[in-house]
Amino acid sequence: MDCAFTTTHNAVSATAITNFYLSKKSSNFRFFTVKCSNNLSAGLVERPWKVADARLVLEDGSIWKAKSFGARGTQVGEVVFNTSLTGYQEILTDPSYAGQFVLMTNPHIGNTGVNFDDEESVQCFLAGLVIRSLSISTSNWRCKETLGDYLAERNIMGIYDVDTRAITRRLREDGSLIGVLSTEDSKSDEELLKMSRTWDIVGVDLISGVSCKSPYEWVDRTGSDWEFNNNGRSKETFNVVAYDFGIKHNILRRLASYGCKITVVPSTWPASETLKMKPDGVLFSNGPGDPSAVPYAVEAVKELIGKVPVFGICMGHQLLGQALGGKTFKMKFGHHGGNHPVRNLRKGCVEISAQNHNYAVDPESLPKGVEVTHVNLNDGSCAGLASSKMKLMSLQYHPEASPGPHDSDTVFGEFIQLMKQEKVKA
Ligand SMILES: NC(=O)CC[C@H](N)C(=O)O
Repeated sequence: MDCAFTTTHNAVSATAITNFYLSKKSSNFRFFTVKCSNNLSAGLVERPWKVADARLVLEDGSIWKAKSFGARGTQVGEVVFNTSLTGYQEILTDPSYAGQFVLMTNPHIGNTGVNFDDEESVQCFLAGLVIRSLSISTSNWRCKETLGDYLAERNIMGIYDVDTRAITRRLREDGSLIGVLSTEDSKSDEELLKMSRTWDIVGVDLISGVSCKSPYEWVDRTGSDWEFNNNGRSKETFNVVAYDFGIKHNILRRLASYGCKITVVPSTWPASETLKMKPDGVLFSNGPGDPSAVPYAVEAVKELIGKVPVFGICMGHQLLGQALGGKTFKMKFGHHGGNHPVRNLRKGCVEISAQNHNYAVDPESLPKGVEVTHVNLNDGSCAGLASSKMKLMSLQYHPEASPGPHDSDTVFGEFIQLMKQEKVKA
């Protein structure tokens, strides 16, 4: 079995490897693999840390040399770090990452390749991917393609061999930073730095670039392996209108599995049209960017509150907060990952959750009668809202997971129950 040095430190002694490198300085020697039999026979494959061919220039003036994979060119975006251990493909296809570079803190990425089943939308909307180590082989029975080929086909830039831990520490200390990723030697560092300092993500409507253009029906359900609880299920069918602010497919799949008949509508769909469709409930989806940049969406939410049961997820939760008269604010570096502890204040339990957001609702700004139902235990920020009088509920995080833990799946059952109560009253 051939093993790459990066993943088989234990196969040969570190000293032997170091000595081996010190003795090999010839220019045509580019990489080496070792036979696990302790025999240091060298193959001629690419050295993972060979000369950098990409730069990530951050707005704080730091320059990070790296190796390029996927698409080439120059791209600007906001750098955020994601602490998920698995699920890079679902992260790449989460439309909420539009305008952002996702830096994975898990150092080894690409080892399961990509497949046709794990897509969360029809496109990759993110600005690019930043990783420590790109797996040199893929090993998964569902794998159809390598991560590098997948990104190149979708024109998404990626870099590896960059110190993701150092960048993450910087982001935690200084907050999210704008960066420019470039493989173009013709562009000077100063040019890239200027680009990063003149671009902004705050106040930009990113939803209009990711939402569907016309309504469509959704029928797909999740597979049987998702059927681990029946909490809140009902034999009835509920008609749900889902606002697509950049909706993740697993929200739709989970709603369908819970018995919803779903019509997905564009972000600009008028509330009056939604009411004409006589839905049992309305879902406001996740979506990219600044909730204050989409007043048209806040207006639609405002017009629907109180008239029909509503459920907001992530961006949908933030828009609900604003529609109620509350304020949203930009967090220092946000929450991105599959390991965020949340206290469910109603049940008194802790749920480990999947999160992806840079903005949050200020609970102090909300009117009386709106209950904070969930709190993020890492920083005490508001993670969920409800008002039975106004028939609304929302979560700042991702109960549909994909990727992430399934602890909060039962919230879909709570939405079913909210719709059911209204049906009984009618
Ligand atoms: N996942 C989302 O819906 C993200 C919400 C919003 N764009 C934020 O960054 O806070």
